[in-house]
Order: sequence, then C-alpha cells, then structure tokens
Amino acid sequence: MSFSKSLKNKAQKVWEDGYNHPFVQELGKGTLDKEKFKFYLLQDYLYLLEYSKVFAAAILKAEDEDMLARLSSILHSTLVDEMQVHREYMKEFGIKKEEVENVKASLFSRAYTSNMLAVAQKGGLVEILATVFPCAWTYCDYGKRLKEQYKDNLEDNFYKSWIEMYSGEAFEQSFEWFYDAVDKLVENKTQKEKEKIEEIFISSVEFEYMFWDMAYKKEMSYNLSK
Ligand SMILES: Cc1ncc(CN)c(N)n1
Repeated sequence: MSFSKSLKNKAQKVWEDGYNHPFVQELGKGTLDKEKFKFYLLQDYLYLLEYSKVFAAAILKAEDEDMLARLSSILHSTLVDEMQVHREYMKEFGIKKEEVENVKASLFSRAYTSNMLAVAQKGGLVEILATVFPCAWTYCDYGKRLKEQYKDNLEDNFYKSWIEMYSGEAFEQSFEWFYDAVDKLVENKTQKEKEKIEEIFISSVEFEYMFWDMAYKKEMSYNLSK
C-alpha cells in the first residue's frame, strides 16, 4: 500500500469514531437538531476561510506549475463551490451576511485552524498536504457512506444538499491528486520525517472528530454552551 493510502489506517479508530459520532449519524438520518447544524454551519464557514489560507500558504511553497494550478483550484473550489452549500443553508435559516461577519470562531475551531496555519508556516509542502488531507478525505468518505447507508430517506432529508456535495464526484476530484502528490513528496524522506508527517495527519483526523463534537454540544469555549 502506498504511503498516502496507509495514512488512513494509522488513524483508523478516530476516523471511525468520527463517522459514528451522533452529529454525523443524525445528519445522515436527517434527525440532527437544526440549532446544532446552524452552529456547525457558522463555525464551519469561518473554518473554511482559514482552511483556504492554508492553501494560500501552500501555493507559496509550490515549486512547479502543475502543483500551483492544483492548489489554486482547490482554494477556489472551497471558497466558491463548497461554501455555496453553506450560503444556501444560511439563506434557508434566514442568516444574513452581516450576521456571519459578527460570529466569533469557537475556542476549539481557533485551536484547529491555528494548528493548520502553524504547520503551513513551519512545514514544507508535504506537511501542509498532510494537515489538510483529512479535512477533504474524511468528508468525502463520510459523505459517500452516509449517502449509501441512508439512501432510503435521502429525498426527505433536510441535510441532503450537504450529503450530495461531500459524496459527489466534484468534491472527490478536487483533492484526489493529494495521494500521488504526497507519495512523490515523501520519496526522499527519512523514516523519522515520515513519522512526523503521519503525526500531522493523525492530529487533523483527531481535530475533525473534535469539530463534530464541539458542534454537537454547541461549545463556544471551555465547558460552555453558546
Ligand atoms: C471542519 C471541516 N473539516 C473539513 C471540511 C471539508 N472541507 C469542512 N467543511 N469542515
């Protein structure tokens, strides 16, 4: 198995715990409390703005034209396509753009994005790809599995557009080049360097788990709701 594909196995427990988290499962069934989803939506909107900056940092470190094009394309599709689904749900909830501007990122969300941005500043391109890889890969995996597991109720599910977007081909295509890119970039890395890359990847899978948990509890800060 290639290095990139093996990364998921290294984080297997938390990866599965993320899929089985009540937030994800209830979203799949369509029973998730809308207030919890609204909390998630706003936090995720702010998260995606920071996530986009991580790709901007990666662009500065890219050496070849293909890589520059791929990174700028995923940056664009995050801001335009992925966030469009967020904007549509916001419209449905009657949330105006000015309201989003007044939302504060939760303590946990800031911890997650600060970690990614720190990796982006200190690391090279492969470390940056390792920190963002779980963000794309877990969502794609969970989206596809939810779509299959709850296919009988999908039509009536309020969260259908969310599931359709993350299980869709366009989302998968936006990042599937990561596998080969990571494998190429680790070719001359030492065992120790590869272990560090694995650690970065696993941390992001853990952060992803905690993001669902934070949203489910609507936790803005330590031990506080709202
Ligand atoms: C927290 C988080 N992680 C990942 C994704 C998918 N780009 C997202 N929308 N939000």
